Amino acid sequence: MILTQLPAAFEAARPVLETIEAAGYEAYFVGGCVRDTILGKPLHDVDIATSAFPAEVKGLFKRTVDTGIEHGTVMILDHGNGYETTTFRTESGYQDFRRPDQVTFVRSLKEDLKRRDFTINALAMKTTGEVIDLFDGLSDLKAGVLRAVGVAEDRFHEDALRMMRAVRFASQLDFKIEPATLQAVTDNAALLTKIAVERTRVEWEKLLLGQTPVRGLNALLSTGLYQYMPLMADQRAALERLVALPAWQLTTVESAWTLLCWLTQRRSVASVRQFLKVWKTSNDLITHVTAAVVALAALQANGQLTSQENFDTGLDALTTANQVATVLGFGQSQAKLAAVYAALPIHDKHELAINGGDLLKHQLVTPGPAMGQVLAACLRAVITGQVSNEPAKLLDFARMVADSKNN
Ligand SMILES: Nc1ccn([C@@H]2O[C@H](COP(=O)(O)OP(=O)(O)OP(=O)(O)O)[C@@H](O)[C@H]2O)c(=O)n1
Ligand SMILES: [Mg+2]
Repeated sequence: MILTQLPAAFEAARPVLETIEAAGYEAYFVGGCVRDTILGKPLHDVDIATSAFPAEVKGLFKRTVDTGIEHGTVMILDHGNGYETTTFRTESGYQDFRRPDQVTFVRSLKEDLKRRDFTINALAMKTTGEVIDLFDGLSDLKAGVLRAVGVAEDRFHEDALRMMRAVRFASQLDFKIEPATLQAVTDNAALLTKIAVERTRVEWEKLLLGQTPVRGLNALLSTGLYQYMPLMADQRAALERLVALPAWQLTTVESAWTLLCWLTQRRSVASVRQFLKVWKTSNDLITHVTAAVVALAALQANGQLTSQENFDTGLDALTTANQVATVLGFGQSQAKLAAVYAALPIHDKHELAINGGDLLKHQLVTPGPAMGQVLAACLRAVITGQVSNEPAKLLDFARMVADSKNN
């Protein structure tokens, strides 16, 4: 197969490969970028593999960065772009089921491709657009099949994360996992516990955001792989509920985690937090998802949020909650929700027309906890429309609250 129309990213990288070739070495585009180009999907990174050893690569270019020199990866900087270039290599001894004990640089493309995970990821392409297909990746790509290169179990022993990659690609590409590869996932599922949570999380998020998540979820269920994902061992029923929902698609990681928390019955701030902490998500994501889950409960119970709930949730988490509510069958018009939110008198507590200093100046409170309580009451009154957000009105209201506290 020769690809005639190459995406811009390849054209930009072409001189880099040509420089390597001109020095007498081989250089190819490899892996996901070749797969995605043939599938007509957008590219996010261009990987290059070469017969040149790292020191040889570095000798050919003015500017390089040793991004992973011990594995043979050098980043070549060219016209404002960076290209990860990895020397053909074989690997041996995978005692920890994560990474090789030893990497050996070789001059043979075939040796390099045969230790890759799936046939569709073991394609290489020359600068001419000619695709090198040594493991029948093209026919699998055409048929929509995920098949391990060689003996599946060996590939999963080299890197157990590849089992998560299998279910992730099934969802992302809408591919079937062929029986021997699926069986090897079943047989080796427990090895997933050797993998860092962060790596598993990335694949899990990609699965949930894929075009046919149900394919990936069904593979997780049928192989039992889900049992070895953090806090998922007892969640078969939740995953089955996800599979049973009418066809759904999510667009953000926040929505994915919100949906997951909801279906695993994690509805309180504490339980959502505990779940996401184990999955090692960022604090920003935890804040977002806890707010979205609370809002989701309000949407389900009342079909709408009170002013106070809208204010507490914020528009981003509200949008997430509504995306998930839509998947669950009780979504609202996003335009209407956004309009109601926009109509709130204020959207941030710093917009309150008075502050603690004003309360002190007018001798309504003395410094201490009372100040915070009076301000909180003012904020609530403004959000719910009880008092308008003007200094004079708020000071009157604050006086009333302070007096009632003193009596
Ligand atoms: N556990 C892994 C990870 C990667 N690879 C190989 O390295 C390539 C690039 O890896 P990566 O960028 O992580 O994955 P992609 O397949 O490119 O997928 P994505 O679209 O997510 O980048 C893969 O295509 C595959 O050939 C592998 O064999 N085993
Ligand atoms: Mg990639």
